Amino acid sequence: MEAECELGSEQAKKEHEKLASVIKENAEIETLWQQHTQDEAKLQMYANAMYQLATQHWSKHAETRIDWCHRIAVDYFLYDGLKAALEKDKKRKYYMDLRAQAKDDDLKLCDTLNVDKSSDRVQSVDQQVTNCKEACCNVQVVLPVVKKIRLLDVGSCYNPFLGLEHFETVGVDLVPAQQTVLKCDFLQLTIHSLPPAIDALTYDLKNLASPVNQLPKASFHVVVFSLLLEYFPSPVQRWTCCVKAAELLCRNGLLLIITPDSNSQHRNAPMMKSWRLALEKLGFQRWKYEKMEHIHCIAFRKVYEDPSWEPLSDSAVNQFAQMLYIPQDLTDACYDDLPQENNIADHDPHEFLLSACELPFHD
Ligand SMILES: C[S@@+](CC[C@H](N)C(=O)[O-])C[C@H]1O[C@@H](n2cnc3c(N)ncnc32)[C@H](O)[C@@H]1O
Repeated sequence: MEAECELGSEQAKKEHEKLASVIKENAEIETLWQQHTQDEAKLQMYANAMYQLATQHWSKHAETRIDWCHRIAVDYFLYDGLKAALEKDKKRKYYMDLRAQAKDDDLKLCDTLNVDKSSDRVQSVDQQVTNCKEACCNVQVVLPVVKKIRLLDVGSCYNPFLGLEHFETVGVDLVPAQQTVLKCDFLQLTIHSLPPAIDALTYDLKNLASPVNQLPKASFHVVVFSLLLEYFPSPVQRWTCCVKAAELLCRNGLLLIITPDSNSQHRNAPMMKSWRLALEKLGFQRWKYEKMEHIHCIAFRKVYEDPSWEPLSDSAVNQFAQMLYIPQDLTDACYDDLPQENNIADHDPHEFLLSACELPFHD
């Protein structure tokens, strides 16, 4: 099994090297991605290597990324998490209403004193009030009582959430490593609205079959991106995934993101902050964050009903998408450029695929 794993890792590494060198020659990422997704044999090899690593190596941790997602979703939906979040929203709204009231009084005072209302101070209070009112506009909403937490695992590979207590899961992947995972290119997925009479959260997921090309809006409580976003060579692809997650989640639903990082917590803090700001643009609020060994685990709450509340221009999309950067976007280093001691692939497939899954198109 170990040898099979190392062989898979070795093949994956060669493929990444090849792609990295083409990227160095300025090839179009979109074209490369298309070629990549059409190479079934290579993808199947990758899926199998991932499956072996995830089940043989990564499962040795006391709490795995899958356990973390399970714990967070159960705490949030079945214990006090969501209630606490809503109460916090309510307090914030109360506070902001007080501020708004104070601001009205301020303006009245400005009128009396004949102060210029366009002054920076007045404008900044105004802006803050608007921002916070927007953030709090959905505080009254509570999820309908559910029997099971409906979870969509994107880039599922081997359906690790299947059979976990309290969940009704759908695992989708470009190339499933297990039969229970449905084939789906999430980037191409269409999201449709159901007739108003049908509740998306009771829509029958059991009828789904491969390939999954469309799913109803607001039909999941949880969407999981575990080691998925860094698979994509372009930040726009990462942004597209997050937009789709926002559409698929019901209000107050959770987007759980696991992203690899073998550095200490603070080293990539600016990147994590940048991701948080990008997701806020899509109507998410960060709910939980934990740095575990080799990974960041982040839970975002969907606080807006509809992410399309403010249509964005292409240039704005591009600008926000850049906020979902990964370290490999910022470097043009290739395997050959790395110091020998950094080339850990030969020694530890666990370490290697942690970097390999970050780097399908980079160094
Ligand atoms: C690094 S693996 C992570 C597997 C699993 N989620 C885990 O945590 O072990 C990334 C997975 O994302 C899948 N993937 C990549 N692009 C995808 C897409 N556009 N749609 C669906 N799955 C995709 C890959 O096939 C691969 O199985």
